[in-house]
Amino acid sequence: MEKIILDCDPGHDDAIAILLAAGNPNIDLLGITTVSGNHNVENTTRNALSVCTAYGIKVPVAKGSPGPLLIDQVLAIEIHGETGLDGPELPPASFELDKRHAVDFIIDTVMAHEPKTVTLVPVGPYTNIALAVRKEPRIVSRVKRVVAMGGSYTRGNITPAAEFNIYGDPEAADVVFRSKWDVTMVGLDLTHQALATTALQDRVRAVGGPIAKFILDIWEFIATTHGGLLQIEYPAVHDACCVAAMIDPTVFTTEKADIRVELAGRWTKGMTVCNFEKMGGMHHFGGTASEQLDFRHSVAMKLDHAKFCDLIVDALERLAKGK
Ligand SMILES: Nc1ccc([C@@H]2N[C@H](CO)[C@@H](O)[C@H]2O)cc1
Ligand SMILES: [Ca+2]
Repeated sequence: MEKIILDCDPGHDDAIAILLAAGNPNIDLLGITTVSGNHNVENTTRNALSVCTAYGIKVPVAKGSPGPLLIDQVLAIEIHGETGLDGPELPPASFELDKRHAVDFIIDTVMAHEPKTVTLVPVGPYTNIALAVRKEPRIVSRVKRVVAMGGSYTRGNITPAAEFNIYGDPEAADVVFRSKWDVTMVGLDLTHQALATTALQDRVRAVGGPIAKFILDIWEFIATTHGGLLQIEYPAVHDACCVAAMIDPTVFTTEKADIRVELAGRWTKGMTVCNFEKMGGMHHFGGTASEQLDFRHSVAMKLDHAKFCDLIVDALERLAKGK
């Protein structure tokens, strides 16, 4: 069993990450923490409770930061709609929020478990994670690892250089990547391979029932609004890739890299600058000598799409049966 805390901003693809985390028996979902990103934290928190209710699950949900550490808030309402999860019918919450702030929930949970047993899975801007590190630095050595949706080693999706989760709080991302824990960066280069193809949607439809309809309504909304905006053929199921890797580490390949977040570039702020250990001749920045390069982090590269789809259908089948 992999113990995880899912920090998210539901968000259409965040809802599929929750499906995988709740539906797969190899995942022990210790809790869901929410952050602003796809929408404000009121909406992402309400959406997290609605998604859990729609799936028939009850896990601790703790509300987090209403905005980034430093910059003005950036939301993705044009993508996710006025509720932050337009499309599916959102049931009223069937349970109350955890009383703690997300940051305290993360710290308490990590410190209450044996060292190196809890993995943090941030799939929205990393504000809560950065605040938790600053409030309780001991979590950096105690956490097993961080598997984070964000960044890219090629191009962005909110600016040509920056991916949304990083761009939404670059300073928080800088804290996360500079902390001395092991981060697996699951960026757009990987998640744009994780497409909800017609074949996958047909398999979901074949399962039937209200949860399958919830998922199909999610993809229908994204395909109709998103397609026009991003010219991608099918909805990209970004966040679930992180949970999939916790279930089956072979679901994607990785390469070691030194990862730095651009904070000062006029055109590149929020870019994740990836310096791959194996890519020859890249072991320095800007012509100067190497500056304490640290290849501790991993970058997700190639997705096994068939395995990814099987995990989604399996989780749906289990939740559809009431697990
Ligand atoms: N265009 C766009 C698509 C997805 C997202 C959200 N941010 C990440 C992808 O950039 C995912 O976590 C997803 O929830 C933001 C903007
Ligand atoms: Ca997200």
